[in-house]
Amino acid sequence: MKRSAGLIYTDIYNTYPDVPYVGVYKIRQPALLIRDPEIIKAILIKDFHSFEKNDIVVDENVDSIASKNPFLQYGERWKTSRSQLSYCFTSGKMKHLFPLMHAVSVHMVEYIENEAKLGGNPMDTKELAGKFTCDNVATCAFGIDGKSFVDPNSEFRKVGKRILEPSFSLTMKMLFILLFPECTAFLKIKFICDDVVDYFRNVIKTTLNYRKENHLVRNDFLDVITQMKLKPDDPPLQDDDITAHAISFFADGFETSSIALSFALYNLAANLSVQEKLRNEINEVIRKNGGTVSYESIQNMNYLDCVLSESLRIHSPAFALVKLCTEDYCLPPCSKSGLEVKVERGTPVIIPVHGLHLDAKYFPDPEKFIPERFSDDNKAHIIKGSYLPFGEGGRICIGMKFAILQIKVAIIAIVRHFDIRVNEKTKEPLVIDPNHFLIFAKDGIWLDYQKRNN
Ligand code: HEM
Repeated sequence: MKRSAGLIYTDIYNTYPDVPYVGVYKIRQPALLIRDPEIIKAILIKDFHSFEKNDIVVDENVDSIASKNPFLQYGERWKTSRSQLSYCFTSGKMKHLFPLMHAVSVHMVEYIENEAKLGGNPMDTKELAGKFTCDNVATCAFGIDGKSFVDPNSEFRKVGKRILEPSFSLTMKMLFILLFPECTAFLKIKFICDDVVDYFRNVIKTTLNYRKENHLVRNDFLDVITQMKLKPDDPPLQDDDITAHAISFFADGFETSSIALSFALYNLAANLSVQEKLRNEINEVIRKNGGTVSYESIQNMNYLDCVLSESLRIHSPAFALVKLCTEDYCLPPCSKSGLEVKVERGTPVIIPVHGLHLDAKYFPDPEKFIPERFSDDNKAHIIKGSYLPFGEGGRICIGMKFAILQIKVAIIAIVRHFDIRVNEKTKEPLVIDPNHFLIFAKDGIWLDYQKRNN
C-alpha cells in the first residue's frame, strides 16, 4: 500500500485549505471530510445524535467478542456498555490502579539499566514502550504479571503483538474491515483471532477462580467489573461480557498508549531543553512529596501535562475519526452566497485529526515541539474542535484517564533516572509508516538511555 487511508485524509485536508468540508469517495461510496473545527464541534458534541455511529461494522454472529467493544456498538447497546465501562475509569479507580502502574515502572527502570550495562543502547523505544504498556494493562486489567521485562518469550507480550502491531495480515484485515465491511461477514474476518480470545478467556477464568478461593481483592479492572452494581434494566453480565470488556481494555489500551509513549520519549530526546525543564519539575514535585511519586503528585506536574499534550498533537496515534451520519443532516453553506448541503443518512464523515493538529492556522510552527502551547494561559486560545487526540463529545475515548496516567508514570520513571538522546540509527525527520492505520515511525525510534547519578 502506498499510503494508508489516514495519510490520504491528511493529504486531502492539506489540498483544500479554504473550504469547510470536502466531498471524497470511500472506494465508490460518497463521503465527507470535514475541515472546519466549528462544524466538527457540532458533529461531535451538539449534534452527536446524528453521528452516533463509528463507520466500522462488525457482524455479531461472526465476531461476538469485538461486537461488544463500545467503539463498534451504537444505540442502546452502546449506551449500556459505555455507562458500565465509564464506571471502571473514574479518577477514584485510577487512583487505586496507580500503585500497580508504579510497580511496572520500577521493573522498566531495572530493565533499562541492565540493558544499558549489557550494551543494549540504542534501544528500540517502541518495543520498550510496548513492554511497559503490555505489563501495565496485564496487571491493571487482568491482575497478572505480563513478565515482558524479564521473559523474552512472555506469553502475554506475544499475544499483545498479535492484536494491533503492524503486520501484513493486520493491514489486509483492516483494509477489509474499513473499506469492504460487507465482505467481512462473508469471509468470516474477525478483529481478534479465536485462539487469542481463548487465551484471554482462560486467563480470566483462572484469575477469577483463584481470587474467589483466596478471598483476594486487588481493586483492578476485573474486581471492579465483576463487582459492579448494574442498573435495574441492564442485562446481567455474562462470562463472555467480562471477557469481551477485558479484551477491549487490552486491545484499545495497550497499543495506542505504547505508540503515544514512544513518540513522547522521542520528542523529549530530540528537544533537550524540554527534557531538562521536565526533569526539574519532576524532581521538584517529588522532593516536595517527601521523595516519592504519588497519584496526587502527578496531578501537580503541569509541565508534564503540556509535554504529553504537545506530543499527542504532533504524533496523534489516530489519524482520523470516522463517523457515520445516522440521520439526515444539514451542513452550513460552503460560502456566504452558497446553499446548505444535505448529508444523507448513511454517509461516512471523516474528521482528519492529524491534518488539523499540523495546521499552522491553529498551531503556528506546527512541526515544532512547543509544550508551552498547552500552558494554562495558552490552552484557552486553542480553537475547540482543532485538537482531538482522544476524540470529543459522547464518544470521547473512555480510557483517556488510564492512558494519560500510564504514559505519565512511564515518562516520570525514565526522565528521573536516565538522560535520553536520539541515536543516529533513528532516521530524522521521522517518516510515518504509510502501511498502518495508527501512527508508526517507519524506521523505528532508537534512543540511548544514560543512567543519571541522582
Ligand atoms: C494514548 C492512548 C489513546 C488514544 C490516543 C486513544 C484515542 C481514542 C480515540 C481517538 C477514540 C475515538 C473517539 C471518537 O470516536 O470520538 C477512542 C475511543 C475509545 N477508546 Fe481510546 N485511546 C487511547 C487509549 C485508550 C485506553 C487506554 C482505553 C481503555 C483501556 C481506550 C478505550 C477506548 C474505547 C472503549 C473507545 C470507544 C469509546 C466509544 O465509542 O464510546 N482507549 N480512543
